[in-house]
Amino acid sequence: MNGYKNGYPCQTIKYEDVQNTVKYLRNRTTIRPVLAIICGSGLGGLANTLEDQEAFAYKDIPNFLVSTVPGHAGRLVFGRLGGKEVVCMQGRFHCYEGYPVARITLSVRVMIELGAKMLIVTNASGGLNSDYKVGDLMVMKDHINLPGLTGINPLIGSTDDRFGPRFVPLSDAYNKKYRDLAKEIAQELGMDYLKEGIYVFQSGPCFETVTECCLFRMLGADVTGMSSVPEVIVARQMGVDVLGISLVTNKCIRTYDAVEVANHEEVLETGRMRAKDMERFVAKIAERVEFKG
Ligand SMILES: O=P(O)(O)O[C@@H]1C[C@H](O)[C@@H](CO)O1
Ligand code: HPA
Repeated sequence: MNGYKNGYPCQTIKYEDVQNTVKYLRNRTTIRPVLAIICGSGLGGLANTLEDQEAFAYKDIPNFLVSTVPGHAGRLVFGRLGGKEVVCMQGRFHCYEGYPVARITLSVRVMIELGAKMLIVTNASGGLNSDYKVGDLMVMKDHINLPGLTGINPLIGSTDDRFGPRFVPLSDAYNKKYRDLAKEIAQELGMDYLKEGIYVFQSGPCFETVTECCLFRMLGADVTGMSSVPEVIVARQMGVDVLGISLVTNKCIRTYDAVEVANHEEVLETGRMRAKDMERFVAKIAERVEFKG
């Protein structure tokens, strides 16, 4: 089913398309990833740290979209991190780029069909919790899917059992074992700026109004962002465990007479500032995670 549903762009992802993309990539790389990583705004430097890199521009990969956002390089990078074979999206796709939500998650399905047993999503976010500072990292404990509540969900459309069930539980969306591991590693690395909290997903591309920020905070969210949740939903449908790490790149404006405003440059700048810490952190996580079977 392609076209519009409830006024939103809608596209059903074909299992065969995913398999064709998997085949294309398998024929061109010897890396067999067990871990998939998605780099958020300004956090793509992580992909450059992989050993034995083999990279593909999104524009050359069948069925992939192209990245249109500064800070999202648009490359799928295979390699080794922390002794494990991994695949890394150096840049992601967002709903606000005009892509149907199911379409922006095709790459997640591909990475899982390639063999990934765990997904690490990283993202940039605006801090709502007044205890959070710019440069803090937050392990995602849960999310609020605002667009999902009004019909923007990557699982809307006809279903294919080969991807997993239609009715996906999300009460365990963010794996407790991985959250605990991340906190343990942060402590070992002396990262006293690691928090754990709730991410609220809004479609973007506008930054929030003051009243929206107040509403999100009332709902219990600690940070707000424009991505990750569709990717997490698809990974959970396919039975893959998720760890989410959000970098607080700016503080959300919560007073009506503030002179400063949010902007993408600041987001990228904070990403650059925390790049090395983030790389060290994710590499340690990659080294220490264990997979069954
Ligand atoms: O891809 P992420 O979620 O890290 O990017 C955030 C949300 C918007 O794309 C952008 C706003 O500056 O950064
Ligand atoms: N709001 C939404 N998304 C974001 C923000 C923000 O303040 N910062 C980075 N991504």
